[in-house]
Amino acid sequence: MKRRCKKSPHPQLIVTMARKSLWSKWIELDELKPFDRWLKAQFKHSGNLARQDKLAISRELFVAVKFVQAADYFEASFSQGELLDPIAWDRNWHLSNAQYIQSKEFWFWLTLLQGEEPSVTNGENKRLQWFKSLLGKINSQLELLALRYGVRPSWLPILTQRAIASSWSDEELKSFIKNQAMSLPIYLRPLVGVDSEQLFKELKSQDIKADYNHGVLSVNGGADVTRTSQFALGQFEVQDLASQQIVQAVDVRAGMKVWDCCAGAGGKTMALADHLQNKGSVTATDLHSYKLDELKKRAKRAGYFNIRTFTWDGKQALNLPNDVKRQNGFDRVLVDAPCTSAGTWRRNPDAKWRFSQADTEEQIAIQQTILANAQASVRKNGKLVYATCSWQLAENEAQVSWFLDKFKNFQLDFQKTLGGFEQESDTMFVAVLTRTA
Ligand SMILES: C[S@@+](CC[C@H](N)C(=O)[O-])C[C@H]1O[C@@H](n2cnc3c(N)ncnc32)[C@H](O)[C@@H]1O
Repeated sequence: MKRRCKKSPHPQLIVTMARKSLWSKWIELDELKPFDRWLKAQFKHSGNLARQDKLAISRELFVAVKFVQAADYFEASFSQGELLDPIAWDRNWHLSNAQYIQSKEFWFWLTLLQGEEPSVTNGENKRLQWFKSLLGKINSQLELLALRYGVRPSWLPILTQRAIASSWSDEELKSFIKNQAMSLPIYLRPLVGVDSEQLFKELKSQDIKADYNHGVLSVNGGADVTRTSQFALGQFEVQDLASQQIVQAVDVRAGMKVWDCCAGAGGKTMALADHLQNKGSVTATDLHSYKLDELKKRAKRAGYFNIRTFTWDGKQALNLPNDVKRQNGFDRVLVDAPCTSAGTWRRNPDAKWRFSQADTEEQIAIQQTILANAQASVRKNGKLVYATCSWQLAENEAQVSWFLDKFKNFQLDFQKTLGGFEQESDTMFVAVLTRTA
């Protein structure tokens, strides 16, 4: 009698099954959670997956998050034999609709939409040829182009506002839209005194795909730079380029007293402290004490002993520390405001499916409250720096106009968006205002 042995599934099958099951679970969630954190929590319970498998799954799932609406749209249009009206279709679309698309077709569209030529069976070949025949139309119609690159057509009016305010041409707006589907490099911020070029060479010698261009150090290809000895030695921090540029706009010098009033876990606080070189001080506040706890750990590790932290909810002026009171306020106040984070969709594509008009309005109100209460702590001739990681006019230039109208003792030095279509980074905004009286 033949003995039947029970075979365990092929490792690739385990990965495919895990990917499918995670994807179904995510799109069926009642309330969308930040995808990276959610995925990390899910992986904790999947003991049979190796680290490499988890990396491969998360890469594929991030592509799915980016292009889910486009895949759903093109499959629906293909099934009906014509491109559906993108505006009308988008109006009725919800992320959970994507659970009804057949898995095989879904992953076919994802391969195609991320710019790769899928190997095709007969049925898929029809889809491929149909899609190719429409490329000209997709590239020339803004609504279709937006959908194809993971930007909802309903956001085009606010994107057009941005394009007008920043004097982008039609081609530049298209380029911004296309970029939304592209991954970004990881940027490194070498600490003051570290030779960036030397650091670059050392990273390169470890087979890390590092790049050094006009003094900017970046890494591609998914290497975990926080595992290098250079990171352990405190030679650099990981920080997006636009964030680094915001810190430069704060223009701190050794000896200044600086308030980072929405400090979070301290990305910018650490950079500000680095510029101060332990001369002067940074007061770092945030609504959430757990974020400040992380900041304290980072400050200790980096050896900055001139950072003090406490919670502040933005609802009243700050009770100034005595040394700051003696000089009638801070030299610099950075309001790195809570916002819709629209400018970070390239790194966190799931955030776009949570984006809403109601959220924008809520953030605008919070930003105004924080600005109104933070301005009181700027000393005469000191600077208030307002920053967001959003490209929306309503959260940026419109807020600056509102502020200047209300607080006549401030003048605008400059305001600009960072990133956009011109730079491979998140898109952020910064405005620098001087207190004149
Ligand atoms: C854009 S994030 C700050 C990021 C941080 N500066 C960095 O560079 O890593 C905005 C921060 O504002 C905080 N926040 C939200 N509402 C607030 C409020 N009403 N008062 C003060 N902080 C608030 C959030 O907890 C969040 O950490």
